[in-house]
Amino acid sequence: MNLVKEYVNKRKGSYFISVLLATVGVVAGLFSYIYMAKIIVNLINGVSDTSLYTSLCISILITFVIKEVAAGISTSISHTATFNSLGEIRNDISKKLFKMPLGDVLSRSSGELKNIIVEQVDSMETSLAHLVPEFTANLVGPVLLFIYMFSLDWRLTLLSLIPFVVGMSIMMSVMNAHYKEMFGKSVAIGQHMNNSIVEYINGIEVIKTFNQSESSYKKYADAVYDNASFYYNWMGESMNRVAIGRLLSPMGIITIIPFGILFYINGSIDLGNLITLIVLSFATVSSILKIMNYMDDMSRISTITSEIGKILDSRELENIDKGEKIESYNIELQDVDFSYDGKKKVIDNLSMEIKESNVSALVGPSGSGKSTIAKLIAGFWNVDKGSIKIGGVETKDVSLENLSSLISFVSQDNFLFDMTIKENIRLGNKNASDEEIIEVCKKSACHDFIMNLSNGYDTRVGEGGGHLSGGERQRISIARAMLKNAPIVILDEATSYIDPENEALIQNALANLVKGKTLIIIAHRLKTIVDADRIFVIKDGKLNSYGTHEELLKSSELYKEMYAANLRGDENA
Ligand SMILES: Nc1ncnc2c1ncn2[C@@H]1O[C@H](COP(=O)(O)OP(=O)(O)OP(=O)(O)O)[C@@H](O)[C@H]1O
Repeated sequence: MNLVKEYVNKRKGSYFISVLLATVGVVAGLFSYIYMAKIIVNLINGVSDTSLYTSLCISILITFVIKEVAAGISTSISHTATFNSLGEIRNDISKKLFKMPLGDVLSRSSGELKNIIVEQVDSMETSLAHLVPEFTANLVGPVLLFIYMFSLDWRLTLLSLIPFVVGMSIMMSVMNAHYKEMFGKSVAIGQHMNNSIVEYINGIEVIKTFNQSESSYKKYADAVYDNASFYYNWMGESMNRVAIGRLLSPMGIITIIPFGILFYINGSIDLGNLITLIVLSFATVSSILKIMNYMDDMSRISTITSEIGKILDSRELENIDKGEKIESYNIELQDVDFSYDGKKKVIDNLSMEIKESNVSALVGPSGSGKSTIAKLIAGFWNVDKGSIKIGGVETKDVSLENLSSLISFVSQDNFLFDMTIKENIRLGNKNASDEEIIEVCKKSACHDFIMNLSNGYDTRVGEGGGHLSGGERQRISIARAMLKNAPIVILDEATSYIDPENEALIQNALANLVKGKTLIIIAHRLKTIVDADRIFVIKDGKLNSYGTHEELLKSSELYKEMYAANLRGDENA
């Protein structure tokens, strides 16, 4: 709940007005009961003053109008404030994801994150918008009423509180028992169900290809069944007590009437006060019921916020707000260790120097750690040991923004957003003109295929760029990187999907992209990197050897084998 308080506090003013208006509404509502009691008492006493009844009726009408208007305005203010608070929570989660090490984000499934950011946050809206003003108002209202009732007859007032105390204790026994634990489980089961459907939809192609629809559907259906049966058992276990608690709590009336009659008979209370107390104890019923609903909401919100809190409090990359500036682009890795899971070293005591304005290539068997090295240089993760320096400055001392402005990272699966082609390319440089976009598209051999699309540059690419072929997506990514015009370019298998027809065009485009820049290429097809100034051969996360192509053919068995295998592959192709 601390997290909620933090966000609610930022909109103290709005919530204060909302609480104030809600309290005015509740108190006005209670006044209508006091006027009603007055009418009944006067009628019983045989008063026939019509102007008195008229003014009491008008008072009831006025209190009714005040109640509705104040409640309406209060709710709309708190909804607006809550929408803004939840918007801010979502924004903060998104910003946090950007600051977290990439691995920590990826270790959570997309279904889990979507569930927290969209569904869980959304499910708090109505409860939170009503909770803040109405819980307070419905607490303050009855308290004021009980004080008034106490002044009329303290004995009956205390007696009327007995069912409330008993009912609440029964309810609390359900809440306290293991509500938090059970709600936590319900979130986990809900997330598992979400993940199953996301996986089922994302994997539908593979499922169909391998004719696995029955077993994959079963996995999803089981998750749905588990979710339903969990709620069924949970509700079955607690509903009886909740129902008894809800029934008893507002039943002050069952103690006030018999004891009231007793007190009236022995002459210790007059009829007017007795009737007023009976009517007023009715008035507390709806407030008490509302408070009970909010108690349920409070436990739910507290569990959701603890989930959100875990994300917001998780570790961040070290270089978030660092202010060092990079002026030159020599890249040095010194004794670097890195592991994704904290156990298996993927990079092991690696030292290497990538010279400024040179073309450097990383080669090595699959899984040897080439992409990991590139991602460490780009600052996606912090190293576990050792250092990475660019231009003599440790990358962890440079802000992420600054670092990412210096590096263009083009990989084989660069993500495209479900926006137009133009918007996707403009991510490289938000100030680029349409002409500049067309220019880079011509250079990266995109222009012709884009012009053949139904809406040209304004064609939407679909989720993840799904409406385009792998090669088309890759060329768009290259265009986007060209537009960024960063001094360091990392190409991680960047041309792997490109067909031979376009390869020459793309190679030219890449030559344009990287002219005079510090270039790091990761390639499986070694013939594309034979001209590199320096080739680093990586094996098991260690530097096996380095040199030019000619030097390595002489000095590195591994490189020689890989090159020979590549040549054989090309001949067989
Ligand atoms: N996000 C990740 N989480 C956990 N392990 C990972 C992750 N990414 C890569 N790995 C593991 O780290 C090791 C190095 O992977 P990396 O992708 O750097 O190798 P690579 O040399 O680029 O491979 P390839 O040539 O096949 O692309 C592999 O064992 C891989 O399984």
